[in-house]
Amino acid sequence: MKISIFGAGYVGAVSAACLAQEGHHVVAVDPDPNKIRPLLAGESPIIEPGLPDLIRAAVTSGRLKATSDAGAAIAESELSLICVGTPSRSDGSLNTEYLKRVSEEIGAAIRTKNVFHSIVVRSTCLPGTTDEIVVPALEAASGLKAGEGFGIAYLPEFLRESTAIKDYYDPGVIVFGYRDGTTLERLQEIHEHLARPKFIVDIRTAEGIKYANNAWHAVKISFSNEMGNVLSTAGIDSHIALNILCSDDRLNISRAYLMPGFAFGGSCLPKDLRALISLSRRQGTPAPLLEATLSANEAQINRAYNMIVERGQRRIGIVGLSFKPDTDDLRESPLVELAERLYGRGYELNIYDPNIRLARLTGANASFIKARLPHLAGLLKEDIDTVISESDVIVVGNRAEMNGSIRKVAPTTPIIDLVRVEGSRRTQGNYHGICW
Ligand SMILES: NC(=O)C1=CN([C@@H]2O[C@H](COP(=O)(O)OP(=O)(O)OC[C@H]3O[C@@H](n4cnc5c(N)ncnc54)[C@H](O)[C@@H]3O)[C@@H](O)[C@H]2O)C=CC1
Ligand SMILES: O=C(O)[C@H]1O[C@H](OP(=O)(O)OP(=O)(O)OC[C@H]2O[C@@H](n3ccc(=O)[nH]c3=O)[C@H](O)[C@@H]2O)[C@H](O)[C@@H](O)[C@@H]1O
Repeated sequence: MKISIFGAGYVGAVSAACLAQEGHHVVAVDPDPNKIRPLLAGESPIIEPGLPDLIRAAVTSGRLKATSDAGAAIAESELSLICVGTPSRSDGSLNTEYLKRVSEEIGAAIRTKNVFHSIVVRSTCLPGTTDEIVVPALEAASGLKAGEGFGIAYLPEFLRESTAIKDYYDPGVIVFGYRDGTTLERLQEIHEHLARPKFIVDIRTAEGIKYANNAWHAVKISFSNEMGNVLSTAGIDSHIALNILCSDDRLNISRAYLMPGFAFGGSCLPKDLRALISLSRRQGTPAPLLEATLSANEAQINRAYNMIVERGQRRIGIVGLSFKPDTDDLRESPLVELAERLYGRGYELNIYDPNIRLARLTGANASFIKARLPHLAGLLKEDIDTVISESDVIVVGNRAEMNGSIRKVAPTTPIIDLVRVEGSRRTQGNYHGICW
């Protein structure tokens, strides 16, 4: 199939590469030259395991192209996926301006097209957004009617950064939010080979499922962190306790998102919770559990901060800065928040993250750091050994990186472990786990 993908960020770039790998002809569209330039050169615009190889192969085969020209991309495709950002507004509500703009651009481009074009929203958006924002913008710009002159669908994306390619092939569930038969058939064809449960629902339901999914992850994390804090202070290893909880087959719960640790972050869980809370307030359907999930998350950052401050030492080494290992995504990283608080209080920081090394950063991320975190840029070290040797306390936020290096930390240097590193000296006096 000929597919255009609007938005070549974390979701768009992965979808583009995987669809091209599957044999589809894909064109990625993005106004940001930091996304298009690497794609044109056969390189990945983001750090994501396995993605560089897929993109190189797809571009070399001629099945993946990139452009900032929406009209040209629509002309050479029959189905478009919308993968633009849907960030929070300052009041926590959903910002749909990118969705509206891209819908206007696609609408203008399909106006003169003779072939039935399908438009599929993948961006996370609140129930009703496709009907109330996307469809009216497409109809106004195209002069066509949804379901008759063009196709429309909502296809929630469930990938997790750092395992995005694996998740593309094993998404847990596949949900088609459907309105017209042609678009549904096209989506079924694209997903035919994926052996996961497939559900056909209306668009509004599909939009809602995505929020339920992310809210569930967040609730599980805040629950397990809170249990961890309470149990560990009572002298209990909370990982052992929660592992046994998960072994109770009458409860039938998975261990995913249930091991106590640090706060959740990233570009989705916090902003999707905020959007859901803003919907609940607007509708007059209170959601105190969701609100508490966010406060509990904030409390976990406070807990880490207080543990560091109570040490009394001033040179703090932080291992890990992105919101989870194996990604360069710094959006809403709780480690960034922690580092900023310490920096604001005059602590001397040394930070290492294998994916956030200024010398190797891609254009998009270098710009993000310069624009949003210029004060942290100068604190980033190129190797972990410098952080270990130049700090009085080590704060571990990235398990993968610390696993190999934990033994290099002098036995007298305190370790504040936010993620429970394997092989750590949990029994030693200088080791402080956040909640186990
Ligand atoms: N990052 C993730 O792991 C996941 C994200 N999502 C959702 O997918 C959506 C996209 O997320 P990300 O990929 O993380 O965002 P992102 O910020 O990495 O990428 C969005 C891209 O859209 C581009 N864009 C903006 N306006 C455009 C236009 N008019 N035409 C073409 N491109 C345009 C931007 O330049 C940017 O490169 C969001 O709604 C998010 O909630 C869903 C599942 C997973
Ligand atoms: O809508 C989205 O954008 C995506 O949001 C999350 O994916 P992502 O944010 O990429 O990564 P996760 O692995 O879910 O991690 C989110 C946060 O939870 C934390 N986490 C994750 C897992 C866990 O067991 N414990 C835990 O604290 C991570 O450290 C991170 O801060 C969801 O897991 C995806 O299903 C969803 O598609």
